[in-house]
Amino acid sequence: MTFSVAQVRADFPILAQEVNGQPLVYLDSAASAQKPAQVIDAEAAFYRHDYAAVHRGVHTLSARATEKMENVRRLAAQFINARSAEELVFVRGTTEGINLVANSWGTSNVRAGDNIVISEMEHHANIVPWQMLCARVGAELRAIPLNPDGTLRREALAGLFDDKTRLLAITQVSNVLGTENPLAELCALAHRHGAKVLVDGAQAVMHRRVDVQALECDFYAFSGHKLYGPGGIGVLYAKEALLEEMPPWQGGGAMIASVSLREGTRWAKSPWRFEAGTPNTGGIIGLGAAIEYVSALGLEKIGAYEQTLMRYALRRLAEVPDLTLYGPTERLGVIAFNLGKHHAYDVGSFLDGYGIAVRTGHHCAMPLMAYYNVPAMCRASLALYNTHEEVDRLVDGLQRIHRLLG
Ligand SMILES: Cc1ncc(COP(=O)(O)O)c(CN[C@@H]2CONC2=O)c1O
Repeated sequence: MTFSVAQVRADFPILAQEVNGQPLVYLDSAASAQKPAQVIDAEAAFYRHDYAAVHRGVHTLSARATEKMENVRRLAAQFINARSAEELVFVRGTTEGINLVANSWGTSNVRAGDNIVISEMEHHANIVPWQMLCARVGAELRAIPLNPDGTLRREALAGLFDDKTRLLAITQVSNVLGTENPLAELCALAHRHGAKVLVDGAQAVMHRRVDVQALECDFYAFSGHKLYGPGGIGVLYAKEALLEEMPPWQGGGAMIASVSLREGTRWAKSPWRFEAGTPNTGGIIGLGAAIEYVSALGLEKIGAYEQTLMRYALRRLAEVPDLTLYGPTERLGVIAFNLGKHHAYDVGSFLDGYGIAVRTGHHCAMPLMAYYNVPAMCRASLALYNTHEEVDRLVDGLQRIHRLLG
């Protein structure tokens, strides 16, 4: 079946509306993607027919809800080609997944004098947890520098890794530049130094098929709300051997095997040891529906369509006078730009007046803004429901602003 953007758009009820008197052009999916009816209906049906507290229930609804939740765990494991569903932990999103690794694996394995390597393009979710860990244990945080086109400076890599490097924490795709990092090379380099690898997959899973076994990464995190799924649900993948050794990071119900005030507490086995409290079961069901939705369309077809749109968008945007584009030619999902000396907030506000939604600001990537010496950027993101006509609306809007403001 060929990819039909018209059929896809019909699946997303929210897109059929006007904003400020113009048809909505939603170019902010990298912040959070819109939801197809298939996801909305799946979560609603769960609450209508199957909802109950999961695990340890003897009544039918609880057993049914538990089975549905664990089916999604299996589905998500297949989606990223994990060896086992027990290598997947449900978290709130990428941020919580990375914090789980920093607080559990990090606290147990990173010591004073060790170092952790990230890159200058990371989202704050893949910077701040490591800063907190390094401050706590007395380790050093190192960052891979960038080239002006937004790619990693490979010649700097050798000087950053040594026998005290415990972890490489790297984004698969930059949420600002769209740069796709050379993960196979980076994983091999980190593993040669005995370091583990955490991949921030927040901006990758919706654009291309992810295979964590082929990547050979040790941890991989992504968020459901960027994959056309609900908010408040995401996935942390971790190699089973690592998960089994990791201590819990939150205490409470569900993560224990037994609790005693005299004999102490025995933990549940992984991954449940890392899922304290009542899970977001509605969100998990919605995540399952989102994975089924993109899988039915085919990530290869989605990626191919988005790449044609990206090439068209970069070509059209080059026609806008005084537009500065950031990032490499080959990129995924996002286009960051500034128009002359105008602040991104002003440009984004004008575009909103034309019915066009883009993200403006530092994009939780302040080190990247500092590298480019700008306070902020505008960012348009392209998803499977965006069209060439919407790119034209963005270009026309920017040209209109340029005529107005100079
Ligand atoms: C690369 C990357 N890592 C981590 C996160 C954090 O994800 P959660 O908020 O789901 O935990 C984001 C969010 N992307 C931000 C959110 O808004 N705009 C962005 O680009 C991201 O793009």
